[in-house]
This record gives sequence, structure tokens and C-alpha cells, in this order.
Amino acid sequence: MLKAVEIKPDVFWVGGIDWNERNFHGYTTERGSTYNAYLILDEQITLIDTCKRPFTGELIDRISDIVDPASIAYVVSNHVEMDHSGGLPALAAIVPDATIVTGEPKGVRGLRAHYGDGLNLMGVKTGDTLNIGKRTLTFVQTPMVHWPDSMVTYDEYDKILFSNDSFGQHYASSKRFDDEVGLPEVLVQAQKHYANIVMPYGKNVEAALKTLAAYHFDMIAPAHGIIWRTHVPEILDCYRQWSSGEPEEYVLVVYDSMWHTTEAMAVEITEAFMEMGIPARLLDLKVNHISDIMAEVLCARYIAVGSPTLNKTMMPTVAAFLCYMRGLAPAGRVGIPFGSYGWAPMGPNEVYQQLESCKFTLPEAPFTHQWVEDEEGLTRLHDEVIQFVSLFHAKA
Ligand SMILES: Cc1cc2nc3c(=O)[nH]c(=O)nc-3n(C[C@H](O)[C@H](O)[C@H](O)COP(=O)(O)O)c2cc1C
Repeated sequence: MLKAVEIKPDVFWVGGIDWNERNFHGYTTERGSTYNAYLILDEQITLIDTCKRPFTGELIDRISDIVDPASIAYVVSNHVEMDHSGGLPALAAIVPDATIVTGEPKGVRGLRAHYGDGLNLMGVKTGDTLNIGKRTLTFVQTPMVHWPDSMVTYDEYDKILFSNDSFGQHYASSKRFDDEVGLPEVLVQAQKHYANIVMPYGKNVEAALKTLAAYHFDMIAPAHGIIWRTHVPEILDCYRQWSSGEPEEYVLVVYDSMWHTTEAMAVEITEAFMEMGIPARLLDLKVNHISDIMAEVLCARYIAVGSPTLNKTMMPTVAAFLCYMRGLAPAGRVGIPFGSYGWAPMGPNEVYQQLESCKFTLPEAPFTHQWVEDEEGLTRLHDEVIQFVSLFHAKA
């Protein structure tokens, strides 16, 4: 028997726990995930969001633990994406008269595009309210955090912000609250989620945070992971910091290598940063997933990327990383392209071009090394990297 969990009097978590999800549309989810839905018991019983379609049975079972699902009057759909709306068709079959509340116009259009014209939709805009009894829900559209239709729902009576993807983390747990699992563990997943899902929309996050400052809440109930009740100020601070786009004095060295010369260069670049007192992290693309690397990109001012030449181009692992990073658009970074080659430095040159298209500040040319490493070449690389980075480090 699946149980609902009361998170405040008459407000229940009724979501699904995806313990074994390990790849969420290309993003590795080593801790699984949850699809959080929330049931509010008032004169008009209201469900906030649904779940990914395979978890619909779990959702309905948890709702049934509290009420007959046929008694739901409203379903708020904060976000069209199918991990939150996948349960709508099944719910609409049980309660055809329930009104589905969604953002106007993008939510309305999006839900129609996904599920056809049969849903009983009501569009709302920022500041619109819905009275459900002693509670009044207020809707705030948060466009591009992280889709055009995204919105959050504020419950003033309970002081809860139902934030959908914002402040979420892919984290499956038998616990529901931040203080039950420990802040550092949750922040790792919150940072990874922000970096892989929200990073390109920092300006929109800043705007949303400004709007939300007018609302007083002591609980943030996101659509993935644990609920924030003890560490609300901490996660708000993190979102302020991450959305500012202001990186830390920190270098991330990312590379792939066939015969270890590019690897030796990566190690030497890391040593150069350590000598300058700048914290460093070195990640080999053969053993690190790009979605894990992106959590580091979020904070690093310096991003060194190395590839040897393989068949007149860069290595496919490096190309995939650069393609993914360009889409997530970290701004204001210093790039350090490097790599080894046999007879033509196309690999490191293409890394350079890709970092240029990311709008990174770059040296005049990539740091290259023909064939295998030697001490003299590595010492020269070490000194050149220090010389280049000193231009920015002194100013930081
Ligand atoms: C399968 C293969 C294809 C290669 N293709 C090229 C090439 O097109 N152009 C080139 O200049 N070097 C090419 N090389 C040589 C490597 O770029 C060279 O060995 C380099 O030093 C390897 O760097 P690494 O030790 O970081 O892997 C190739 C090497 C291999 C193994």
C-alpha cells in the first residue's frame, strides 16, 4: 500500500520515486529521481503537478491513500514537460470535470500539443489567483526557467512555494525533507541539476528570484527530489550565486588522450594553476560523464580543454563535451585550448574554435605539442600558461 506523506497540515506529497533512473534524457542520475506531486485538501481538492507517465499508478495510489481521486477539482500543471504532466491523461479519465490550470498561453498550447484538445484547461498569468476554500493559490510565470511555459504556484496560507523544476534535484530517497538527508548531499544534486537544466537561463532566474522576493514562504516544494524546509535560505543563496554567472577562481581541466601526451599537458596545466594557488580539478572524458563535468563548469572561471588530433579532427568525446557546454552557455570564462598532434594540429585548433564560439576569452593560439611529450616542452607549456592566466588572476 503506497502512502501519502503530509508535509504541512492537509498538504500531502503524493509523488513517485524512480529509484533506478540512471539516465534522464542524457543526464546521468546516479541517485535516481522523484516526480513530486502535491495534494491540497481544501473545499476544492487540488493537485499540484502529476508525474512521468509510468509512475501514474503510484501517483493515483498515493492520492487514494487520502481521498478518492475522483474528488479532485483542480490540477495545477506548472510545467508541460512530460515528467510532470505525464499523469494528466489518466487523471482526466478519472475526473473529466477537473479543471487543469496552466500558464497562458504557452502552457495551454503546450499541453494541447502533447495531449490533444480533450483536456479541460484554464490559462493563468502572473498574479492570477485561484480560491480553493481557505486557501488562495497565486501563480507566477517563470518563462525559460526552464521552458517557455514554466510557472510556480504560491500557497500563502501554508507558506509553500510549489516551484516545479526550480530548486529541484534528481535524488531518490525514502526521506522527503532536506534536514532528513543532509545539506551537502542534496546540494551536490541541486548544483548538477542547475548546471545541466537551468544554466543557460541565468537572467530569467534572476528575474524570477526578484519577483518571488515579494512572496513569503518557509517551504519550497520542487517537482524533483527533497523538499526544502530547513535550508530554504541556503538554496536561495545558491540560486542567486549560480544565476549571477559570476564564476570562482577555479580551473577545470577536461581532456581526452590516446597515447597520453595530451594527458601529460593536462597534468602540467593543472600543476601550473596549483603553483598560482588556484584550486584545480582534472577530469578525463573517458571516465567522466559530461553532465557531471557541467556541475564543475558552473563554478569554474578557467576552463582548459584538450584533444589530440584524431583523423584530422578532435576526439569525439571532446566534441560532444564542447557541443553540450556551448548549449548550456556558461558566460565570462577564460578558455585554455590545448592538445597534441602528429602532423597537423587540427584537434587543438578545433577545440580553440569551439571555445571561441562559446565566447570564452582565449590566448592567441591553442597550446600544442607535436608527438610525445618532453620535459622541455612541458616546462614551456607550464610557463606560458602561468603567463596567460596572470593577465586575469591579478584582476580577480
Ligand atoms: C588512429 C589515429 C589517427 C590519427 N590521426 C591523426 C591525424 O589525422 N593528424 C595528425 O596530425 N595526427 C594524427 N594522429 C596522431 C596523434 O595525433 C598523435 O599521436 C598525438 O601525439 C596523440 O596525442 P595523445 O598522446 O594525447 O593521444 C593519429 C593517431 C591515431 C592513433
